[in-house]
Amino acid sequence: MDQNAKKQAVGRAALKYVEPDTIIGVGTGSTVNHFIDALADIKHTITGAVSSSVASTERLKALGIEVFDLNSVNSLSIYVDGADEVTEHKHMIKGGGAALTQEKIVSAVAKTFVCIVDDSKEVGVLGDFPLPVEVIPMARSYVARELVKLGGDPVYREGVVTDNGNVILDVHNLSIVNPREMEKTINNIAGVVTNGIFALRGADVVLVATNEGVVTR
Ligand SMILES: O=C[C@H](O)[C@H](O)[C@H](O)COP(=O)(O)O
Repeated sequence: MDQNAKKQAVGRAALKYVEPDTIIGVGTGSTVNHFIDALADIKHTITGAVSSSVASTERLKALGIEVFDLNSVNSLSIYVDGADEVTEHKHMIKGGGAALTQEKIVSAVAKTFVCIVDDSKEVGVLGDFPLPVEVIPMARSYVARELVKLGGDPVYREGVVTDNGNVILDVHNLSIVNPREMEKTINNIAGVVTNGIFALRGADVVLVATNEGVVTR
């Protein structure tokens, strides 16, 4: 099975976590796009969605799914999103598509985080995928110097402006042996909006598409 077919399979598999008459949180990326497309089949059973990006909002609306402002919603039953890396502890690196901050906010509101990936995303230790860090533009050089002190090699993602008007530094060669501590340490640097480690609030369920079908971790 090729990677796109795996993404499609795992996107559809997440439908079983969607409860009727609820508002669901929706992430961003190529895997979630398959979930959104599958969601269209059951759109009349849900109240609507809260989205984590302009791109996902547009896709949801195009399929006739109502998109709510997070400030008008008290709780979300589930949040469904992909990841760039995920461990057996359900810790993740996210933000390859620059949507990490809104993803972290929307997922924080949800009772259950359902992570959907193909098996290429499973890793023993986080960090082979360069860690995305969203930064206030004026702080870019300062934050980069601080990230070097942590042992990383930050690279400015040229030409990318996030949905929040900020920039992204992708941190290579970072040894993330303790994801929860690293998540806190990087978030404490002045000028960092958030970083792409999702460990303080990891996933609750990880669905992985393999050649043998979708398995639940
Ligand atoms: O900012 C983007 C998100 O964190 C995505 O969920 C992540 O990059 C995975 O995307 P994809 O499903 O396209 O591999």
